[in-house]
Amino acid sequence: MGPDAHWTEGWPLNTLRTAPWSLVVPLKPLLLAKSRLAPSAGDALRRRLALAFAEDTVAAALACAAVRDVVVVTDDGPAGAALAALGARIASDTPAAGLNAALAHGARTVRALRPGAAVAALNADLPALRPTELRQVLDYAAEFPRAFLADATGIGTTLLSAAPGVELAPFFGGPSRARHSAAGAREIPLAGVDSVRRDVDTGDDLRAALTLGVGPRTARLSTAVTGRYAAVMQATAYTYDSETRSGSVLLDDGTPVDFDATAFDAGGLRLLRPGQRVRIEGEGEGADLRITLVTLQTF
Ligand SMILES: Nc1nc2c(ncn2[C@@H]2O[C@H](COP(=O)(O)OP(=O)(O)OP(=O)(O)O)[C@@H](O)[C@H]2O)c(=O)[nH]1
Ligand SMILES: C=C(OP(=O)(O)O)C(=O)O
Repeated sequence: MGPDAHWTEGWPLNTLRTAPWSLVVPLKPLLLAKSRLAPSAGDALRRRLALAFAEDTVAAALACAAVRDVVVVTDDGPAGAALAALGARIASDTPAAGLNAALAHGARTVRALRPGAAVAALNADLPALRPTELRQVLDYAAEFPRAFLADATGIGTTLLSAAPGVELAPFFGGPSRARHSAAGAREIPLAGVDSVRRDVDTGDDLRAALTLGVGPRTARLSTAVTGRYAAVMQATAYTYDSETRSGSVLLDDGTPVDFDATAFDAGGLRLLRPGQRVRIEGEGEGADLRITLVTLQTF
């Protein structure tokens, strides 16, 4: 049993009130959150996943020995209540001016109570977050006035820190790794902190997070998710009508299955030629299989 032994039951709360870091976690209203997950998860599951990610992120953060408290900046009432129940403080998104304004407001909220706090912004979409890896990142960050950790794609940022007395000055959104670097924050070069880098925006990101191992709330929902993904399979394009953007594929057992324009558009292709190998995603099994996505098979 290692330090992460409580994985499946949920993390034990860190009760060390002398820990140095206060974290600020921003969360959009669930109605809007994680929009890039909608094509692969569907709308209802997308919202539940957005909350589960935030809960697993906040629970892991609160279990980290370097973290004293977590402030979640959100205007979502039910999400705020669920995260408060885990031990987070909730601040409303009073600036209502986007992610960076929300983070700056969260940092001010922390320092209104504890002026000498070291503050770090942490995305709410890190369902694989492990307290021990977060601690490594924060310990490294503690050596610099401002520091940041690039996300798994190397384009964005999952954590930005500011030492006591230093403004957070967040530039999240899009290519924020380059922006944080240009703004003078020190990039944290640590290897072995994949769980802190693994933000989940798309279905592929979710699969990558499931491979790392997610927290219990995301894991519970992943039955539904893996149920959806269980129908990921290979097939061969059989017919395609460019007028209607619909057609059919042959499964590898020779069964023909139709797909509609929504499934074709979900795969992002412009054209499909009979005989091409494709990857399909669907719901249901056997005669009930409904294809939700068709794309080219790439290895
Ligand atoms: N409080 C607050 N949080 C925000 C706001 N915009 C984004 N966030 C949060 O900031 C983090 C990164 O946000 P985005 O990648 O822009 O949005 P997302 O909901 O994760 O995903 P998409 O809808 O697919 O862009 C997530 O934790 C969001 O919930 C905002 O205006 N206010
Ligand atoms: C907001 C950011 O994250 P995402 O990849 O979720 O857009 C970011 O990386 O700055």
